[in-house]
Amino acid sequence: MPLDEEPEIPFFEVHEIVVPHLGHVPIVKGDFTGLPKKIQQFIAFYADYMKPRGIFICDGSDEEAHMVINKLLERGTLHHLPKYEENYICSTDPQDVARVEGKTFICTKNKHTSVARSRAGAKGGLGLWLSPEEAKKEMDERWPGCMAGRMMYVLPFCMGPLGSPLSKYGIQLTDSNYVLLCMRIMTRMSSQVFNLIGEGDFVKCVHTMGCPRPWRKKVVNHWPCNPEKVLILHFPEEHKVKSFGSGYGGNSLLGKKCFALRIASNLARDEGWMAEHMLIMGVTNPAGKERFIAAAFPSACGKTNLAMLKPSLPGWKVRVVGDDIAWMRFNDKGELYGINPESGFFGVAPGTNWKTNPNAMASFQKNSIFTNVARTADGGYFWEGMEDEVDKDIEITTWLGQPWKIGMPGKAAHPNSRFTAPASQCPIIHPRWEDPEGVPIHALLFGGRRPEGVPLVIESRSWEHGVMLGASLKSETTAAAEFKGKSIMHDPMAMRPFMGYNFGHYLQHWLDFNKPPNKMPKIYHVNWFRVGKDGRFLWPGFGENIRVIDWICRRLDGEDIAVDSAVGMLPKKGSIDLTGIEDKVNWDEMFTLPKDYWQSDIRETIEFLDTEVGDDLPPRLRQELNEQEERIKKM
Ligand SMILES: Nc1nc2c(ncn2[C@@H]2O[C@H](COP(=O)(O)OP(=O)(O)OP(=O)(O)O)[C@@H](O)[C@H]2O)c(=O)[nH]1
Ligand SMILES: O=C([O-])CC(=O)C(=O)O
Ligand SMILES: [Mn+2]
Repeated sequence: MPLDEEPEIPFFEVHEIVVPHLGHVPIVKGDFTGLPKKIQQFIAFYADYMKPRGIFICDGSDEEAHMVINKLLERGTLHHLPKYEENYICSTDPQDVARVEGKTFICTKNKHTSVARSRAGAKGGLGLWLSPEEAKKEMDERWPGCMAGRMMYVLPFCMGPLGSPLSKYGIQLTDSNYVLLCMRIMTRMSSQVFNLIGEGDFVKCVHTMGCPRPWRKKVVNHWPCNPEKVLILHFPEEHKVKSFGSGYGGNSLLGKKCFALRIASNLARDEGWMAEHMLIMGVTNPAGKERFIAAAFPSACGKTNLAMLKPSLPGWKVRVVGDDIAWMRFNDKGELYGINPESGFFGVAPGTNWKTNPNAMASFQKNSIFTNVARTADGGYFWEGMEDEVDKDIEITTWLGQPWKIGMPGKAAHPNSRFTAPASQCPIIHPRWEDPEGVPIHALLFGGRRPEGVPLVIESRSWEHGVMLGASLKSETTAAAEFKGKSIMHDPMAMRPFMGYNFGHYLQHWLDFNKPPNKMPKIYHVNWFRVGKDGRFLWPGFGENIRVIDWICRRLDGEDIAVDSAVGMLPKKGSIDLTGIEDKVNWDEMFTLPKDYWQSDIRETIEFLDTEVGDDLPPRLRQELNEQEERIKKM
C-alpha cells in the first residue's frame, strides 16, 4: 500500500470494499449508501483504520445538535447557562488549552516546498516539516484503532458561502462531539455539502482525541485527550489534515487554521489567490462612503475587537465581514475581493465586555459555547474584564471548578478561554458577509503588540515596502499558543503559526501580485499597544481605533495628511482626530521614533529573515529591508 494509506487507483467497485467492512461498524445515523462513492470510500477507509464503534453522519440540523448537547449535558462535559438561551459552557483538561505549534507539521515530499532553505542557527520558527515517511511512522504509532469504543462523527462542511466560487469543501471525521458542536457554528455544516462535493475534490480532515477504549488514564473534566501524543499533520499535496490528541480550537476545529490557512495557502499559491490570518471589516464614514479593510494581527492581538469596533467618533458605521481569516482574490478588473470562509467567531473571552466589545457580547447571548471561562452562581459566564458587569459579591466557579470571588488571587478564566458564537447573531454583521463574490478590499493592515518604539500607525511607501512591513511583524507572546512568559516574537504577516508552505515562496507570491491590471490596496502598520514610561498603554484603543481608521480612509481619498519618515509615512501632527480625548493622549510620545531602537530592530529583523528564510528570501524584499535600514541610519 502506498504511503498515502487510502487506496487510490486501480480501484474496486466501491460497494465491494465498503459493504463487507461496514458489516462490523454500525451506521448510527445518516444514509451511508446514499453518499457519493468517493466519500463512502473515505469514510470506510478511516473507519477501518480507526475502528470506531459506530458512524454518525451529521446533517448539521438543530435536532442533531440537540441530541448531542443532551448527551453532553448528561455526561457532564457541557453545562447549561440558564441566564441565556441555549448557551453552554465546558472546561477542557487543563493540559489542553491552546494550539501547540511545536507539534504542528507540514508534510510534503520535498522539504523545501514546506519550509525555507534556512541558514545555520535557524530555529525553524516559520513552520515545521516532517517527511511523509516519518509522518507515516508517527501515524502508525497513533492512529490505528484510535477511536476504539468511540463514535466517529462525519462532518460535511463548506468554508465560505455555499455556492461561492471562492468557497471550498471539507469533510472532518472526529470522535469529539464538542468539536462537532463547534464546527457546526464555525463552518457551514450541512448534508447538502455531500451533494455539492459529489465525486469532486474536498479537503480530508481526520481528527481524534486519541483515547481509544479501554482508556486507562484519568480523564479530567470529562475531556479525554492525549497531550503527550499531540500531533497535527498537514498534507497539502493530498489536501489532507490529520490531528491527534487535542480538542482545542486551532488543533481540532480543522476547518479553521489547518484548512482555511495552512492547506488553503497552498491552494492559494497554486491558484493565484491569498489565504490570510485577517479580519475583514466594512467602515462607512459620516458622508456615507464605505471602505473595506482587511487586517492581520497575531493571535489574541485584537482582530475580533477591531472587526466589531463600536466607533467613538460620531457618524461612523462599522460592520463585520469576518474576524479571523480572509480569502482574497484579484478579479479580472484587477480589484481585490475577499470573503470570510468561516461562519462563526472563536473569540478570546477575557477582556471582552459591554464596554470594550458590545457587538461580540451581543453575538453570544444565545446558541453559543464557552470554553474554559468561569460561571456565576446565577447561571452566567464570567471572565477577567467582566468585574464591573456582575454583582461584586457573586459566587463564581473558576474554569478549574474552584469556588472564587472577585478580588481573590488567581484567575477565574483561562487567559485563552474562548466563546464560539454564530456570526449571523452579530448585530453589526455586514449584509454582504455571505455575498458569493466577496467584498472589495481597499486597504490591508498589519499590527502586533509592540510596547516599545513603534508608532500608532505607519503607511507603507509602496506595495513592496508594505510587504516588507508585514514580513517584519513582531508581537509580544499571548496565551493563544504554548509559549510561556512575555517576549517579543517574530510573527511575519501574523502567519508564523499558520504557514502552509515555504515562507520565502509565500513572500514572493505576495510581491508577484503587483502587476497589471491589479490595483494594489494600500498597506498600513498599526500598533495599539505602545506603553508609556508609567507602563500604561499610550492609546486608549478599542472604539477609539476608529480615529486611526478615519485617518487611513482619508489617506485612501488622497488627503495630504502624511509626512515622510525613515520607517514609512506617518500622520502629520494633529491629523488624527483626537476630539474629546486630547488630554488622554500624548502625540509626541505615541509617534516618536527612537533611533537606537529602530536601528537594532531592523538589524534584528534582517538577521531573523536572513537566517530563517535564507536563500529563499526574495531579493526584492531584501532590497526593501536594506533601504529601510539605510533610511534609519540617516535618521
Ligand atoms: N489595549 C488594547 N487591547 C486590545 C485592543 N483590542 C483588543 N485588545 C485586547 O486583546 C485581546 C485579544 O483581542 P482579540 O480581538 O480577541 O484578538 P484576536 O486577534 O481576534 O485573537 P485570535 O482569536 O486569537 O486570533 C483581548 O483581551 C482584548 O481585550 C486595543 O485596541 N487596545
Ligand atoms: O487557533 C486558535 O486556537 C484560535 C485562534 O483563532 C488563533 O489562535 O489565532
Ligand atoms: Mn485567530
